[in-house]
Amino acid sequence: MSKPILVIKFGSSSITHANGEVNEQTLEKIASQVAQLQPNHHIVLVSSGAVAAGKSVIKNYKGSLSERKAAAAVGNPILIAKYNHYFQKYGISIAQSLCERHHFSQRGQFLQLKETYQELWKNGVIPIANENDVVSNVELKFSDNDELATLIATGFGASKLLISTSVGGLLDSQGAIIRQVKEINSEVLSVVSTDKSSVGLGGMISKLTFTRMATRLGIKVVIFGLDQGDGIVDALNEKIGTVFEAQEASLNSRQKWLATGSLIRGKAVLDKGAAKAIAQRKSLLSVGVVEYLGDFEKGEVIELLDSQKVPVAIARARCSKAELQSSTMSLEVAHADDIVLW
Ligand SMILES: Nc1ncnc2c1ncn2[C@@H]1O[C@H](COP(=O)(O)OP(=O)(O)O)[C@@H](O)[C@H]1O
Ligand SMILES: N[C@@H](CCC(=O)OP(=O)(O)O)C(=O)O
Repeated sequence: MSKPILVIKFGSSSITHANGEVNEQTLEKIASQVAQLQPNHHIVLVSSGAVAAGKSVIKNYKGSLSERKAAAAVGNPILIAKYNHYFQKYGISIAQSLCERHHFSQRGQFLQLKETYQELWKNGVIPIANENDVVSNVELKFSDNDELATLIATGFGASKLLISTSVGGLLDSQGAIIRQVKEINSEVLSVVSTDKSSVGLGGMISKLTFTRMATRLGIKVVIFGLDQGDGIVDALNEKIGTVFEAQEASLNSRQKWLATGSLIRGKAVLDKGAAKAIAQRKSLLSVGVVEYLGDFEKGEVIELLDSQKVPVAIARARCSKAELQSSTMSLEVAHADDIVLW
């Protein structure tokens, strides 16, 4: 039987010091714990930290997009060399995998990535993924590596996604770690503020956004602190951090790809009747659309918003925005099979 797939994400604030230097003690800990888990798992590490590791070389660094891209180009080899150093101690080779959005939005490209990882695992090598910041512009960027880790975990059908945080887990209003979350609802979201660490991009809001996506697609997620107990090993055994239970997912792999890997081009705001219809698994007709936002062509992926502009689904458009707006008849905006509800 093939081994379960485990995706583990490390944020910048978890693996670098405040001045951006890589925290070598943490990397040593990661290598020793991952080495314990490797015999029984196919592991993918998703590591941030390239920008933090390279920014001291960029003069008067202020964090603009071009400075971040340059810092990442400098920091990537520094970071990966450190990982290599610590994993070599355990006789494990690591590989670098720099990802861009189209590697996920184009299914053919994703299948290439999958084949490469499978070859690496066959050879006992652990892939370390990061966003390819060097060429990522604003439109194409992942929102952060929490998203990249989620796309990898769902695309590979991981048994668990572990996300490290500098604060040990999801904290309640008293600052205590919430040990278990059955469903990420508004009550859970209400304990999260927009605070984030000085080097991280996403903070806890982003972690919860993508944790919600992963759990809805059937993957259990643990948000944990590397400095607690045996960090990764304890998180896998659900002894530390916050455990987010997986929901029952009945999506096929194409629908999962629609829900996660696609590049959203435009949006459609629905009236109440249309929102109800798609909730009952019916196709979406243009008569129920109040407004289109952004531009999209036939076959592209759009987000469906309810009348309060809250995202309720993702869908593949049957017609372009231009066709939909110019037609005097009600057209099918998206077929029921191409709509994935949130
Ligand atoms: N309820 C909450 N529980 C935990 N962290 C929270 C909460 N609300 C806001 N935060 C903030 O989210 C951040 C956690 O993300 P962190 O691990 O630092 O980021 P990254 O992985 O992006 O480097 C912290 O700065 C923390 O203060
Ligand atoms: N790709 C960037 C990090 C982006 C990011 O998601 O950061 P974080 O919020 O710390 O996980 C880097 O390597 O610096």
